[in-house]
Amino acid sequence: MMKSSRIHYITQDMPNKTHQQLALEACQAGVNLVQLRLKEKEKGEMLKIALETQKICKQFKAKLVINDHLDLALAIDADGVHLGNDDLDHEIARTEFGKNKIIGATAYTETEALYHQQRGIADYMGLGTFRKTRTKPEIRNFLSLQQIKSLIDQQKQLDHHPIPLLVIGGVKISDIKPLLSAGVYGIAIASLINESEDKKSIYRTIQNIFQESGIDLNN
Ligand SMILES: Cc1ncc(COP(=O)(O)OP(=O)(O)O)c(N)n1
Ligand SMILES: Cc1nc(C(=O)O)sc1CCOP(=O)(O)O
Ligand SMILES: [Mg+2]
Repeated sequence: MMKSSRIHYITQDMPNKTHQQLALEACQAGVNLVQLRLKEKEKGEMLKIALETQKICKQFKAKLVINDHLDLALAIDADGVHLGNDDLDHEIARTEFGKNKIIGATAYTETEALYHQQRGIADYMGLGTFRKTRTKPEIRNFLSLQQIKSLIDQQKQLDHHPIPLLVIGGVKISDIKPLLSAGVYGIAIASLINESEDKKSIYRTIQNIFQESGIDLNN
Protein backbone atom coordinates (compact mmCIF):
# COMPACT_ATOMS: atom_id res chain seq x y z
CA MET A 1 0.00 0.00 0.00
CA MET A 2 1.31 3.45 -0.99
CA LYS A 3 1.81 5.85 1.91
CA SER A 4 -0.62 8.74 1.57
CA SER A 5 -0.08 12.34 2.53
CA ARG A 6 -2.20 13.46 5.51
CA ILE A 7 -3.27 16.70 3.85
CA HIS A 8 -4.76 16.40 0.37
CA TYR A 9 -5.20 19.73 -1.34
CA ILE A 10 -7.86 19.82 -4.12
CA THR A 11 -8.15 22.30 -6.98
CA GLN A 12 -11.59 23.55 -7.94
CA ASP A 13 -13.25 25.62 -10.66
CA MET A 14 -12.96 29.26 -9.67
CA PRO A 15 -14.06 32.32 -11.63
CA ASN A 16 -10.78 34.21 -11.44
CA LYS A 17 -8.08 31.53 -11.27
CA THR A 18 -7.03 28.54 -13.34
CA HIS A 19 -6.36 25.12 -11.84
CA GLN A 20 -2.68 25.61 -12.64
CA GLN A 21 -2.59 28.93 -10.74
CA LEU A 22 -4.36 27.37 -7.78
CA ALA A 23 -1.94 24.44 -7.75
CA LEU A 24 1.05 26.80 -7.94
CA GLU A 25 -0.19 28.91 -5.03
CA ALA A 26 -0.93 25.82 -2.96
CA CYS A 27 2.53 24.37 -3.67
CA GLN A 28 4.12 27.72 -2.77
CA ALA A 29 2.19 27.55 0.50
CA GLY A 30 3.72 24.12 1.17
CA VAL A 31 1.20 21.44 0.20
CA ASN A 32 2.78 18.14 -0.79
CA LEU A 33 -0.16 16.53 -2.56
CA VAL A 34 -2.38 18.17 -5.17
CA GLN A 35 -5.58 16.56 -6.42
CA LEU A 36 -6.51 17.99 -9.82
CA ARG A 37 -10.31 18.02 -9.85
CA LEU A 38 -11.45 18.93 -13.34
CA LYS A 39 -15.13 18.79 -14.20
CA GLU A 40 -16.82 19.31 -17.54
CA LYS A 41 -13.72 20.00 -19.58
CA GLU A 42 -12.90 18.66 -23.00
CA LYS A 43 -10.18 15.92 -23.12
CA GLY A 44 -7.53 18.00 -24.90
CA GLU A 45 -7.92 20.85 -22.45
CA MET A 46 -7.75 18.47 -19.50
CA LEU A 47 -4.48 17.02 -20.82
CA LYS A 48 -2.95 20.50 -21.18
CA ILE A 49 -4.01 21.52 -17.65
CA ALA A 50 -2.80 18.22 -16.21
CA LEU A 51 0.62 18.49 -17.86
CA GLU A 52 1.09 22.08 -16.69
CA THR A 53 -0.05 21.19 -13.18
CA GLN A 54 2.31 18.22 -13.14
CA LYS A 55 5.23 20.47 -14.06
CA ILE A 56 4.41 22.73 -11.10
CA CYS A 57 4.02 19.79 -8.72
CA LYS A 58 7.38 18.36 -9.83
CA GLN A 59 9.11 21.72 -9.19
CA PHE A 60 7.82 21.63 -5.62
CA LYS A 61 8.19 17.86 -5.16
CA ALA A 62 4.45 17.58 -4.54
CA LYS A 63 2.51 14.47 -5.61
CA LEU A 64 -0.19 14.84 -8.25
CA VAL A 65 -3.41 12.86 -8.01
CA ILE A 66 -5.92 13.09 -10.87
CA ASN A 67 -9.59 13.04 -9.92
CA ASP A 68 -11.98 10.75 -11.86
CA HIS A 69 -9.90 10.10 -15.00
CA LEU A 70 -7.59 7.07 -14.98
CA ASP A 71 -6.89 7.57 -18.71
CA LEU A 72 -5.53 11.04 -17.97
CA ALA A 73 -3.51 9.79 -14.98
CA LEU A 74 -2.02 7.07 -17.20
CA ALA A 75 -1.33 9.49 -20.07
CA ILE A 76 0.79 11.79 -17.91
CA ASP A 77 2.10 9.13 -15.52
CA ALA A 78 0.59 10.93 -12.52
CA ASP A 79 1.31 9.77 -8.98
CA GLY A 80 -2.25 8.77 -8.33
CA VAL A 81 -5.93 8.77 -9.18
CA HIS A 82 -9.00 9.38 -7.02
CA LEU A 83 -12.00 7.24 -7.99
CA GLY A 84 -15.34 7.69 -6.24
CA ASN A 85 -18.33 5.38 -6.27
CA ASP A 86 -19.51 6.45 -9.73
CA ASP A 87 -16.04 6.25 -11.27
CA LEU A 88 -13.98 3.34 -12.59
CA ASP A 89 -13.73 0.28 -10.35
CA HIS A 90 -10.64 0.22 -8.13
CA GLU A 91 -9.67 -3.30 -9.08
CA ILE A 92 -9.49 -2.39 -12.78
CA ALA A 93 -7.63 0.79 -11.92
CA ARG A 94 -5.08 -1.11 -9.83
CA THR A 95 -4.44 -3.58 -12.64
CA GLU A 96 -3.96 -0.82 -15.22
CA PHE A 97 -2.13 1.71 -13.04
CA GLY A 98 0.11 -0.58 -11.03
CA LYS A 99 0.90 -1.23 -7.41
CA ASN A 100 3.23 1.74 -6.97
CA LYS A 101 0.56 4.32 -7.73
CA ILE A 102 -1.79 5.99 -5.26
CA ILE A 103 -5.44 5.00 -5.68
CA GLY A 104 -8.08 6.76 -3.58
CA ALA A 105 -11.67 5.76 -2.86
CA THR A 106 -14.67 7.63 -1.44
CA ALA A 107 -16.93 6.48 1.38
CA TYR A 108 -20.15 8.25 2.35
CA THR A 109 -21.36 5.64 4.81
CA GLU A 110 -19.96 3.16 7.28
CA THR A 111 -20.99 0.34 4.93
CA GLU A 112 -19.06 1.85 2.02
CA ALA A 113 -16.02 2.44 4.21
CA LEU A 114 -16.00 -1.15 5.44
CA TYR A 115 -16.48 -2.40 1.87
CA HIS A 116 -13.34 -0.57 0.70
CA GLN A 117 -11.53 -1.65 3.85
CA GLN A 118 -12.34 -5.29 3.14
CA ARG A 119 -11.42 -5.05 -0.54
CA GLY A 120 -8.05 -3.64 0.44
CA ILE A 121 -7.36 -2.06 -2.96
CA ALA A 122 -7.40 1.68 -2.19
CA ASP A 123 -4.46 3.43 -0.51
CA TYR A 124 -6.74 5.90 1.27
CA MET A 125 -10.40 6.77 1.59
CA GLY A 126 -11.99 10.19 1.36
CA LEU A 127 -14.67 10.03 4.06
CA GLY A 128 -17.54 12.47 3.87
CA THR A 129 -19.29 14.54 3.60
CA PHE A 130 -18.41 16.35 6.81
CA ARG A 131 -20.10 19.72 6.33
CA LYS A 132 -22.19 21.46 3.74
CA THR A 133 -19.84 22.94 1.20
CA ARG A 134 -20.15 25.31 -1.74
CA THR A 135 -17.49 23.26 -3.55
CA LYS A 136 -20.03 20.44 -3.93
CA PRO A 137 -23.42 22.00 -3.18
CA GLU A 138 -25.48 19.01 -4.37
CA ILE A 139 -24.54 16.94 -1.31
CA ARG A 140 -27.23 16.68 1.36
CA ASN A 141 -26.01 13.92 3.66
CA PHE A 142 -23.39 14.53 6.28
CA LEU A 143 -21.33 12.36 8.60
CA SER A 144 -21.06 13.56 12.19
CA LEU A 145 -17.92 13.44 14.31
CA GLN A 146 -19.62 10.73 16.36
CA GLN A 147 -20.25 8.61 13.25
CA ILE A 148 -16.63 9.08 12.17
CA LYS A 149 -15.42 8.01 15.65
CA SER A 150 -17.60 4.92 15.57
CA LEU A 151 -16.29 3.98 12.13
CA ILE A 152 -12.69 4.32 13.31
CA ASP A 153 -13.47 2.10 16.31
CA GLN A 154 -14.85 -0.55 13.96
CA GLN A 155 -11.85 -0.28 11.67
CA LYS A 156 -9.56 -0.91 14.66
CA GLN A 157 -11.32 -4.17 15.41
CA LEU A 158 -10.60 -5.58 11.96
CA ASP A 159 -7.56 -7.77 11.73
CA HIS A 160 -6.10 -6.10 8.65
CA HIS A 161 -4.28 -2.80 8.37
CA PRO A 162 -6.77 0.13 8.46
CA ILE A 163 -6.95 2.17 5.24
CA PRO A 164 -6.12 5.81 6.12
CA LEU A 165 -9.24 7.97 6.36
CA LEU A 166 -9.18 11.55 5.09
CA VAL A 167 -12.24 13.55 6.07
CA ILE A 168 -13.61 15.71 3.27
CA GLY A 169 -16.29 18.34 2.83
CA GLY A 170 -16.34 21.82 4.28
CA VAL A 171 -13.48 21.11 6.69
CA LYS A 172 -12.62 24.28 8.64
CA ILE A 173 -9.63 25.08 10.82
CA SER A 174 -11.62 24.48 14.01
CA ASP A 175 -12.61 20.98 12.80
CA ILE A 176 -9.08 19.66 12.42
CA LYS A 177 -8.18 19.08 16.07
CA PRO A 178 -11.41 17.19 16.93
CA LEU A 179 -11.12 15.12 13.75
CA LEU A 180 -7.53 14.14 14.58
CA SER A 181 -8.54 13.37 18.18
CA ALA A 182 -11.22 11.07 16.76
CA GLY A 183 -8.42 9.17 15.02
CA VAL A 184 -8.70 10.24 11.40
CA TYR A 185 -5.51 10.03 9.38
CA GLY A 186 -5.91 13.41 7.71
CA ILE A 187 -8.06 15.83 5.75
CA ALA A 188 -8.87 16.67 2.13
CA ILE A 189 -9.52 20.35 1.55
CA ALA A 190 -10.30 22.68 -1.34
CA SER A 191 -11.92 26.00 -0.39
CA LEU A 192 -10.09 26.33 2.93
CA ILE A 193 -6.94 26.91 0.87
CA ASN A 194 -8.42 28.16 -2.40
CA GLU A 195 -10.42 30.97 -0.79
CA SER A 196 -7.72 32.01 1.65
CA GLU A 197 -6.13 35.45 1.34
CA ASP A 198 -2.93 34.15 2.88
CA LYS A 199 -2.34 30.54 1.81
CA LYS A 200 1.08 30.22 3.46
CA SER A 201 -0.31 31.26 6.80
CA ILE A 202 -3.39 29.02 6.62
CA TYR A 203 -1.26 26.02 5.60
CA ARG A 204 1.16 26.71 8.46
CA THR A 205 -1.80 26.86 10.85
CA ILE A 206 -3.00 23.48 9.57
CA GLN A 207 0.47 21.95 9.95
CA ASN A 208 0.72 23.32 13.50
CA ILE A 209 -2.57 21.68 14.46
CA PHE A 210 -1.26 18.30 13.24
CA GLN A 211 1.95 18.85 15.20
CA GLU A 212 0.08 19.89 18.37
CA SER A 213 -1.96 16.71 17.99
CA GLY A 214 1.28 14.71 18.08
CA ILE A 215 1.36 13.91 14.36
CA ASP A 216 4.62 14.27 12.47
CA LEU A 217 3.70 15.30 8.93
CA ASN A 218 7.14 14.37 7.62
CA ASN A 219 6.78 10.77 8.59
C1 LIG B 1 -9.89 12.86 -1.13
C2 LIG B 1 -11.20 12.83 -1.85
N1 LIG B 1 -12.24 12.22 -1.26
C3 LIG B 1 -13.43 12.18 -1.89
C4 LIG B 1 -13.58 12.76 -3.13
C5 LIG B 1 -14.89 12.69 -3.86
O1 LIG B 1 -14.78 11.84 -4.99
P1 LIG B 1 -16.11 11.48 -5.80
O2 LIG B 1 -17.06 10.86 -4.85
O3 LIG B 1 -15.75 10.71 -6.99
O4 LIG B 1 -16.67 12.90 -6.24
P2 LIG B 1 -15.98 13.96 -7.23
O5 LIG B 1 -14.84 14.60 -6.52
O6 LIG B 1 -15.53 13.23 -8.45
O7 LIG B 1 -17.06 14.92 -7.53
C6 LIG B 1 -12.48 13.39 -3.69
N2 LIG B 1 -12.55 13.99 -4.89
N3 LIG B 1 -11.30 13.41 -3.04
C1 LIG C 1 -14.65 17.19 -3.86
C2 LIG C 1 -15.50 16.93 -2.70
N1 LIG C 1 -16.02 15.69 -2.47
C3 LIG C 1 -16.77 15.69 -1.38
C4 LIG C 1 -17.49 14.51 -0.93
O1 LIG C 1 -18.00 14.51 0.18
O2 LIG C 1 -17.48 13.59 -1.71
S1 LIG C 1 -16.87 17.14 -0.59
C5 LIG C 1 -15.87 17.84 -1.73
C6 LIG C 1 -15.49 19.27 -1.69
C7 LIG C 1 -14.26 19.51 -0.87
O3 LIG C 1 -14.04 20.86 -0.93
P1 LIG C 1 -14.15 21.81 0.33
O4 LIG C 1 -12.99 21.54 1.18
O5 LIG C 1 -14.10 23.18 -0.29
O6 LIG C 1 -15.47 21.57 0.98
MG1 LIG D 1 -15.32 11.21 -8.87
